Amino acid sequence: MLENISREIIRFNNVWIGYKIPKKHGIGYEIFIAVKDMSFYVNRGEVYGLVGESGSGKSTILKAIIGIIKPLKGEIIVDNIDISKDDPRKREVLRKIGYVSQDPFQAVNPKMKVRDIILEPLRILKRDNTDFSNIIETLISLTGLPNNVLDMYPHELSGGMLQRVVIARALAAKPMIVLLDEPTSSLDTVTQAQILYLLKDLQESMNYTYLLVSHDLRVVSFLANRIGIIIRGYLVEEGPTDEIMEEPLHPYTKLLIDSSRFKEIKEIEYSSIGCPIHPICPYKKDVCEHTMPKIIVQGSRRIACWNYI
Ligand SMILES: Nc1ncnc2c1ncn2[C@@H]1O[C@H](COP(=O)(O)OP(=O)(O)OP(=O)(O)O)[C@@H](O)[C@H]1O
Repeated sequence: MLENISREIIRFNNVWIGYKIPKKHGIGYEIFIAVKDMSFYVNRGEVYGLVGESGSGKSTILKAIIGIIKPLKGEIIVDNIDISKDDPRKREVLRKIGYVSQDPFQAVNPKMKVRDIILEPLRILKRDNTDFSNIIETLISLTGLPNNVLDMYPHELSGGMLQRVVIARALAAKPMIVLLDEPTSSLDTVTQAQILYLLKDLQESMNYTYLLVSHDLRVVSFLANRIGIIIRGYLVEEGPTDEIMEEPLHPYTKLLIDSSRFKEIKEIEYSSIGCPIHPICPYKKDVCEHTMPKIIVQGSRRIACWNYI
């Protein structure tokens, strides 16, 4: 247990996250649950990937980690602090998180030069005007950009170049973890591959910890050593990437793998496939009245019974 505490950078324990939305017909609000009973952890030095279709709750999970949304229930432990609670140490912890979002043009101030964009987190961290020139030049060369980019504005760069700048900024404050929110989805295929290799090289050479979310299983399986699959806010399968890719257990994971390989896709007919965890799963299709999936642990794999779907 003690070993887990020191190795883990992030842990979600049965987290529920909801949004207040206006009622469809009538006055008042209701809560739309976007993330349901979510549990996972990210160890130091690993890449954990969450895959799910649009609207499955991936960005909501990241927003909760950086403290934009508070969960309704559950614990979000970041660097041993429960950031879902009011804790004076929370701000310090959140400063140690790097963030790379989907669209680099939305992520930066268009009026700032690249040098100042990368400088921003360093200034906040150190709270003084130390000369950071060397650090900035090292970061820019790490991300494979020439030095003259530092004096340019975002509109003078391509999407791929600007995403490299955003990555440099995310790494500037020596983060304990970098959150990658669909980091390549706004880029063309060639640039996408270049950025993925850059992220992989940086992770392997500097031992960075990433939490990556994407709808694209190919992107996640390329970078992550462990994968979690989400459907409508539920984590339905989790395990080491190679095991999941070789032997997916949940039908939705099979569907994702087939579609990523451009195989013919057939709608999942859950009632016609026997749940492999039936022998130990109490929620059998015909008799199940539960709305929550039963999670079964099999070695390093976790899989949800799909009778609830
Ligand atoms: N501010 C909000 N208010 C109400 N509902 C929201 C809000 N933000 C997200 N949602 C809803 O929560 C669910 C999860 O959204 P989220 O953005 O986390 O999904 P996602 O998996 O990141 O999707 P995408 O890949 O399209 O970004 C969706 O149904 C979405 O409509």
